[in-house]
Amino acid sequence: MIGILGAGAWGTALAQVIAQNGEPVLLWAFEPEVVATMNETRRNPVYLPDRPLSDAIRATGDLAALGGCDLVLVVPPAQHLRGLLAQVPGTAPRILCAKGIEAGTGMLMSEVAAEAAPGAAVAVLSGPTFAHEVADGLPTAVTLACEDAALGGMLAGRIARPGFRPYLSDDVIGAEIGGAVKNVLAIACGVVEGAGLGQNARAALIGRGFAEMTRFGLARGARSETLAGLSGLGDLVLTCSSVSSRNFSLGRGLGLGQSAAALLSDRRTVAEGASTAPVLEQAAAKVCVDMPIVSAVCALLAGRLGVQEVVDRLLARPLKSETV
Ligand SMILES: NC(=O)c1ccc[n+]([C@@H]2O[C@H](COP(=O)([O-])OP(=O)(O)OC[C@H]3O[C@@H](n4cnc5c(N)ncnc54)[C@H](O)[C@@H]3O)[C@@H](O)[C@H]2O)c1
Ligand SMILES: O=P(O)(O)OC[C@H](O)CO
Repeated sequence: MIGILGAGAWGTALAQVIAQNGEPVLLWAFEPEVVATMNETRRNPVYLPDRPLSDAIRATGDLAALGGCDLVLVVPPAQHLRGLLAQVPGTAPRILCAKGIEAGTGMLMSEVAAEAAPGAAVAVLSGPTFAHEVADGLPTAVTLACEDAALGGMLAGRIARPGFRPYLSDDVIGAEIGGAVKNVLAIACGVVEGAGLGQNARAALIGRGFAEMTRFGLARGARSETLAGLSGLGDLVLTCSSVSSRNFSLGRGLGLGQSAAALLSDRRTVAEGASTAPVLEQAAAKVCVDMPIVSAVCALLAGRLGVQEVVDRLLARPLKSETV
């Protein structure tokens, strides 16, 4: 049986994909009412509304029950991953699906997992994946990164479905950095949209944002082809182009002049870029990598600068070579 830790939009959509062929799925939810509603109504109205769930999915509020699964997909918000993972017994492989960097430690999710679940092999699943589209069975391709190629191949076979296609990689760090950094850049693209700065500006942000992602990724040991693949550029393009992205929507609100505090206070869903941005800025400084767009997002989120000031500062930077 496959276990899924986290019944937000993404965990629920993954449960739905995996259960397609009748494979039993045990889906852990944080909120007792979500567990009860999913088991009673076969729906998750809080996080993935309007979609009937497969009968092969059973919800639980008992983290220890995931210890009986031979594979666990780990899909909580990044800041909760350490505490939750530490409560899952056993050493079955874990596929990490959260996209972010841990605040306080600056660790990537695989580094957190190594501490929280020692002895369990890990893989990372990342890529352009709006949960509602995956739940609807629309064609989707992802990166599945695992240092052990044989294990990666076995895991890909367990989760692949006709409309859900994992591509294998052994670059775990590269897959994680793409997914974490694109969330911050999506906030920046949302600001461009909200402030009405135009399509040229958004394309420029995607291009220069990708340069930042590449600089940081290479400094941390990622491979450039991973960053240019599904989990990096692919996800960056998706998330920077649509209000379906929570990060893009957050940025759009900032661009419209709303405060980060107000935008973040009344939401149940997670916009990972907001917590990743400051820790990413620190991590970049540590490896002497310049990430001006990430810093601009940090200044906006913290309320240190307004949108016009941020734009003026970015445009006033010295002219330089385009090469990374
Ligand atoms: N939604 C997507 O399309 C999508 C796609 C790919 C990756 N992801 C990633 O998956 C991860 C989970 O995102 P999501 O979209 O499924 O979440 P979501 O925004 O739909 O739901 C919020 C989640 O946070 C959980 N939560 C809230 N407070 C908590 C607490 N105190 N302790 C533990 N859990 C708590 C809720 O139970 C719920 O599972 C994120 O890292 C996200 O970047 C999301
Ligand atoms: O809604 P977002 O911004 O968290 O993006 C969701 C996924 O990460 C897109 O791949």
